[in-house]
Parts: sequence; structure tokens; C-alpha cells
Amino acid sequence: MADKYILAVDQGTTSSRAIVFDKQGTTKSIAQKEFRQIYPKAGWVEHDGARIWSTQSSVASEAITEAGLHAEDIAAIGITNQRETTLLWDRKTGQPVYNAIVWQDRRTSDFCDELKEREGLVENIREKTGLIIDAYFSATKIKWILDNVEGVRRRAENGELAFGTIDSWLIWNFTRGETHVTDATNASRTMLYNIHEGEWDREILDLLDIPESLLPEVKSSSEVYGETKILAEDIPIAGIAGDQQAALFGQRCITPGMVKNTYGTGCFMVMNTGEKPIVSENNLLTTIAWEIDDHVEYALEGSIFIAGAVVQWLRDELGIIREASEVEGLAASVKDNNGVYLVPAFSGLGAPHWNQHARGTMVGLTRGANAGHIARAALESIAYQTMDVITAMEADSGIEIKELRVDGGATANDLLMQFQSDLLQVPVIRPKTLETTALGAAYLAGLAVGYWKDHEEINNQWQEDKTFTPEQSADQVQQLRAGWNKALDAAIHWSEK
Ligand SMILES: Nc1ncnc2c1ncn2[C@@H]1O[C@H](COP(=O)(O)OP(=O)(O)O)[C@@H](O)[C@H]1O
Ligand SMILES: O=P(O)(O)OC[C@H](O)CO
Repeated sequence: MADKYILAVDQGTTSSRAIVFDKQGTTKSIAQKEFRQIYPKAGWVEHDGARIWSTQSSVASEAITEAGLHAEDIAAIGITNQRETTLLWDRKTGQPVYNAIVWQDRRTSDFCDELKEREGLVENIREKTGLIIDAYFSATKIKWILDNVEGVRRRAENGELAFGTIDSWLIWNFTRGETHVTDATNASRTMLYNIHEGEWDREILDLLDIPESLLPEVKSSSEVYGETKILAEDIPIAGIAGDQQAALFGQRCITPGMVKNTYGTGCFMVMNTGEKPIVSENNLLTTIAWEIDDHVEYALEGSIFIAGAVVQWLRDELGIIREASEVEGLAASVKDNNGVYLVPAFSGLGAPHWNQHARGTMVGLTRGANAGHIARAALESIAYQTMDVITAMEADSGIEIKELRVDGGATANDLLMQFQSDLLQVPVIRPKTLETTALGAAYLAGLAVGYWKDHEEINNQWQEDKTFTPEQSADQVQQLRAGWNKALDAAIHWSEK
């Protein structure tokens, strides 16, 4: 099998990507296609399910061709995906009954607020699923489709329809409708899955009036689920994980206490907590890191909604940079933030605050504040939000974080990485391979088919590119933190009546 390769399929929020890896975990080729974001109303975000599949299957072929390979050279496929995004389709025709409702979509927020009012429900849901009741997760999105799209509830009750997160949808299509599965990591993001029992939760399904017949079978994250009927006959599909869990695996954070933070549109920080699901007292999520060989490992997660997106805002709305990469130069044109703080609570605040009403705030402006200070404040806001999540993680886990492994588009920014290390007072380590999400999915698939022997073989493949170590003192950081906390208060209190 040494001359074969692993194909990772990485279905993200804004694009479908496919990457071919060799035995050393080196990237042989990458293909990527963006697709349309659909915003039918304020706060609603949808994707066209057919388009997700067509872009994903075409980049899969492209990546293989670009690597100079044939489909027969692929030993296995690993799938990783944007999580929570919800699709229902007809089991006979394979046609979606409605667009996919994307994880960012807030249409069920009011309903979630009503659920939160019910006696004991917040605790009950947290206890079983590890999650906070929120529109972010799949459960209320499924219910919305059942309740609002004509005829769908009847068809669902007749067993004609299937629900899936995007991993399920891709496998369904790769196997031409033969396989309806998901893995434990994706199931753990639906708010319907009991993460301790390892099964769909009857009581929550009843509460939300969701027929069980819709649901996929939940499998481990590393096993052969089926074989392709597309691309080529019979390539085993052998790994599935939600993208943040795949990144944790790709970053080799496989022992308790190891943490990775992915700096993309948002930031997703995940800490491996081993066999122990830690129930958060600080508004973090308890989630499944992976299930391998019937062995479940858990993680704590803090999701930050706006991270790299604040840089897009500087570019698209303020027009003070033309490209995201220019933000570093602009921020470096000033020596510090000059007292300016920006809290990018554009769509409320995620972890650890979970305040859907907070709004973006810029404070500390003086006559001398310029575009450089705003750029710096924007970058620093990413690091401050990360710091808040880490503080919550340390409190919940009782583990002091010793280093942070990072990946994602915004880690290209050295100034941001340095400031992050200053704030946390620990080393921030950027690996050579930044494609850690896809690599994690490739590892899960490769391990299942014996392409890689064991963890040890792949652990050795992780290599550091650069380590950022603290340059500011703890005292200096303390002052900065105090400023951030005041700015945060302003963002939270701004929307209060
Ligand atoms: N040099 C940079 N400095 C800061 N942010 C950046 C830089 N380059 C890209 N970004 C941000 O990173 C994000 C893209 O990263 P990526 O990992 O591709 O995100 P996603 O997977 O969420 O689409 C964008 O929000 C962009 O603004
Ligand atoms: O596709 P991404 O990288 O924006 O990730 C989305 C997350 O999985 C949402 O929970």
C-alpha cells in the first residue's frame, strides 16, 4: 500500500476542498471550489445541497488528477465537514427537500429561548448532549424544516426522508444511496445524541417531535462505512469527523490537556479531555473528540463566531485594507493599540459568553486613533476572545494549558500569533502543515484500512514551523486584559434595555 495515497474530502462553510496525502502525510495536491452562500432573510444562512455535492465530487476528481494519479491509487477516503449544518432529502430520489440550513443560521433562536424557559431543560440537555440549547445545533433546524416546508412532516413520518449533517450527505452520494451513516463527532453536534450512552436520545426526539426514522446510523470515526460508486468503484470510505475534531486529530492533540485553536472565519478551540466528558461550568461545550475501536474520547470546545471575519470586515465594510494579508502591515504601522479596543460581537458573542444580543463595539477612541490602531484592535480582538475561552477551559478542566497548537487562515499573521502568545503567556506553535483538518480525516481513514499502522507512525509526522514565545510581561498583559474586559462589558450592556 506504500505506493498508494489517501484522499481527504473537506467540506467547509464557504468551499469544498479535496486533498491528496501520501504516506508521510505530505500534501500531493489540493483542489478547491467556493460555492454560493444563500441569505434569504437577516440571520438566515443556507446552502444548496446539490451544489455542495457537485463541488465536492468535482474537487475530489480534480485533486486526484492534479496529483498525477488515478482513482485506483487511492487507498481510502476520509471525510471531514462543516458541522451542525442540516439537510433532509428523499431516500428514493436523493433530492433535498429544502436547502441545507447552515450552522450560522439563527432562525430558530426564539424557539431556543422558549426551550430555555422550560423547567430543568437547559440542565437536562447539557447533561445528555454536552451542549447549550442554541440555534447553532442541528436539532431545532430539523424541526424547523419539518414544521415549515409543506408536506415534509408527513413524508418524514412515512419514513421517506433522511436527515444528515454534511458527512452523511456526502457518503450517501458517494455510495449512490446505499449508506446512511454519520460518526459520533458529528452526531454529538446535533443536540439529539446522548454522548454518554452513545445513542440518539428518545426523550429529546419526542420533545422536538422528530421521527427517529430520519436519523442516520452512528458509527465510529475510523472504520469502513461503505465503498464509492462515484470516482471509481469500491474505494473504501473509512474516516469521518467534524472539521474541528479532525483538526484536533490532525494536530496530534491525542492526550488529555492538549489544545488546538483554528483561526478561520471564526475560532474553534478544542481541548482533548480523554475518556472523561467534562461538564462545563463556564459555558463551554462538551463534545466527542472521536470514537475509534469502540473507544470514545471527549473534548471541551469553545466556539468564537467572529475571528478572521473581523479582518474581512476591515476589508469589505471599512475598506481600510484591500486584502486580508495587508492587515498585518497596517497593524504594525503603530506600536500599540493606543487604548482602542474592538469587540466584534457582530452576531452576538459565542463562548464563553453566549450572548446573542451583544453587538460590536469600538471603545477608547481619541483624536489620534487611526486606521493602524483599528487594524491592531481588530487583530487583538481575536486573541482576547481566544484568551477568554482558554481561561474558561482551564477553570473547567483544572488543567493549566502549557502550549497552544494553531492552524487556519489567520495563523499566517505573525503579529497576531505573537500577541496571542503574549496574552496567554505560553508558546503558540504553528505546524508546517496547516491543512490539519484534512490531514486528521486522512489519518482516521488511513488507520482504518491499515495504510498507517498506528498512532506512533503518524505522531512523528507532525512538525513545527514556528513557535511564538511571550515577549510582554505578565504585568503588561494584566493591564491589557483589564481594558478588554471593560470593552466586553460595553458590548454586552449596549443592547440592554
Ligand atoms: N494574514 C491574515 N491575517 C489575519 N487574518 C487573515 C489573514 N489571512 C486570512 N485571514 C482570515 O482568515 C480567514 C480565512 O481562513 P480559513 O482557514 O480559510 O477560514 P474558513 O475555513 O473559516 O473559511 C478569513 O476570515 C480571513 O479574513
Ligand atoms: O467550515 P468551517 O471551517 O467554517 O467550520 C465550521 C464549524 O464546523 C462549525 O461548527
